[in-house]
Amino acid sequence: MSNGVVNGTTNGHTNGTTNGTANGTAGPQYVQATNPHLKTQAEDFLYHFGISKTSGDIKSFKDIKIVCCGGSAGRFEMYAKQFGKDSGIPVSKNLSSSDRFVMYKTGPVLWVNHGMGVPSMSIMLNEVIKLLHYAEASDVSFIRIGTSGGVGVAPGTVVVSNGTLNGLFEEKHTQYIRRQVVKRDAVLDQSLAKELYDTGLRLGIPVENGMTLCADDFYEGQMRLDGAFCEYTAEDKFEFLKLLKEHGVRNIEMEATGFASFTKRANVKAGIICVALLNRLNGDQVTIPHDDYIKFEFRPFNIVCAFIQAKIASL
Ligand SMILES: O=P(O)(O)O[C@@H]1C[C@H](O)[C@@H](CO)O1
Ligand SMILES: O=c1cc[nH]c(=O)[nH]1
Repeated sequence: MSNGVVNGTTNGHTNGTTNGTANGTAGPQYVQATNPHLKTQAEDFLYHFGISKTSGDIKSFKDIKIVCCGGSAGRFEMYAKQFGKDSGIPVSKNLSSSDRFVMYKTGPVLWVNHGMGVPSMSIMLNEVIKLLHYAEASDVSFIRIGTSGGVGVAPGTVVVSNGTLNGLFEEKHTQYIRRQVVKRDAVLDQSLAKELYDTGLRLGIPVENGMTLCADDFYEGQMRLDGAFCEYTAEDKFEFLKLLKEHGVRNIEMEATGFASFTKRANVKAGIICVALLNRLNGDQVTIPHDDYIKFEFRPFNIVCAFIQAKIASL
């Protein structure tokens, strides 16, 4: 076994449910968990949600069409309840019995938090993807609704990602597996991005689209000057931000490449929509007043809600 870089597959072989129909037409697109070992396990306990595959109600997730996720548990409880109120759809209780993540169901929409950074989010995605796979959910879209640092965009602007870059400016997600660096494509669904962007325009919410840099941390990985440690100059920082702009990057967060890669492997559409809390060209500290913060964090949510309501109406 070498210690080199390998290109991982984006879609593995299927496990159980297949996509398409016998006569070759598109058919339902099932959520795929392609791990062949899962076939040999009668039971699967989704530890970070406290949900068991063999529990009687796993099939209650079969109708899920949209999974909305983002870092904060409190924000996602608030979003789920607000969506239930606005759409007149009853909100479930918190379906997660672990304190790691929350999960709420409003009809065909699931609201889940994922914590900060790809390692935390990947646990959520692995378990929610398996949940929806076991439930035989089909034609599912995942949308990450979040916050970010803007690159040349004003605070409060919503950025709809049309692509993701890792710290080497590659459209790849990197994992260490078996002492190897495994790189997988980290691309997003362009039609979903366009629908979200158009919805933002229609609602009159400040919205832009562009690439999103996925950093591995909030401070040095995003070239901030205000972390506990810093071994570069202010000039280096601005050089970096300038380079980001040249690559079409409009915002920086900490999940985008992992989100794009895991969702692709699961055969689901993925979109990322994040409000910019600050313009990094003007500083590093997030100091917006609380009222503005609340107003800003509802902007991407309002766009997603309008998008979902249009989808539900057409179901
Ligand atoms: O959950 P959100 O999108 O607000 O998370 C962003 C990216 C990082 O996880 C976190 C850093 O503050 O904000
Ligand atoms: O600057 C920011 C703001 C929110 N989230 C980030 O990752 N970076």
